[in-house]
Amino acid sequence: MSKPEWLYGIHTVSAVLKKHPDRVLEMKLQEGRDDVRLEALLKQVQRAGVTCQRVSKKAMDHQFQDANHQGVAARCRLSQSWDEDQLYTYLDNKSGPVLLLVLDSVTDPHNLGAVLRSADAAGVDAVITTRDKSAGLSPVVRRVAVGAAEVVPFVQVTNLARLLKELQERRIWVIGTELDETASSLYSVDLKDNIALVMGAEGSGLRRLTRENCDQLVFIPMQGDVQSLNVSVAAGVCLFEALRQRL
Ligand SMILES: C[S@@+](CC[C@H](N)C(=O)[O-])C[C@H]1O[C@@H](n2cnc3c(N)ncnc32)[C@H](O)[C@@H]1O
Repeated sequence: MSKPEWLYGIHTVSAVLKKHPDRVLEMKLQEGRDDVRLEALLKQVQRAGVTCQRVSKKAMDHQFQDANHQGVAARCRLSQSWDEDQLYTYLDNKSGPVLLLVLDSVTDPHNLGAVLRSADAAGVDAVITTRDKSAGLSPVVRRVAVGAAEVVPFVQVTNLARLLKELQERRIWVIGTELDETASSLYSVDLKDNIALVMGAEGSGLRRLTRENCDQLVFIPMQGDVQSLNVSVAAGVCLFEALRQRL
């Protein structure tokens, strides 16, 4: 666990309280705010037994300058990324179909934050990326992810090709996403069983070795003139198609 830091905003604080109340050390709630979401949060705080201080708007604004704190802040031990072994332990103990999202060298923190947010919403088991030449869990990523970075397991691996092989040995079907002639339409593929969806980098897409280690390639049918979707948008489309099939 890292040094505790203040997180703020209703969704962010609520997500941590719900999934990891043990990580929340103390809270601040703005007094006099008539907001049903804050009342619901207060109940969560009380259930979790976390010390909560009521403070003025002025004090909140002073402490969390320039931040849209929405009247709530929590001092938390932040999540840390997992290594390969932690992922394999998780997978070996997981019952039910696995849904993994693999990012092949996605570097933009806004994209990673948006991907984590969608991944949480779609019930992804873990988001996996490369340790080098990829965005990690920075303050920008945590802010854009509005709490999802604290609750979705984030795995950093040294060798993505080896990771994909390990997933295949665990009977996880590895699906690369790419606009390629050999790819199948996303909407014609069965996404209900154990799968890992692999997304490429913003500029260059999937690396050759990553592509070669995929069991299958899929594309998202598009109309119009642009060549491709933003990677976080493409990840959202693929994840929610998987979720649709699983519901
Ligand atoms: C901005 S795109 C990369 C474009 C890059 N020029 C290429 O050749 O792939 C980033 C990633 O989003 C995903 N993506 C974007 N549009 C897609 C589509 N229509 N079908 C499948 N994947 C797509 C792919 O994983 C791609 O690698």
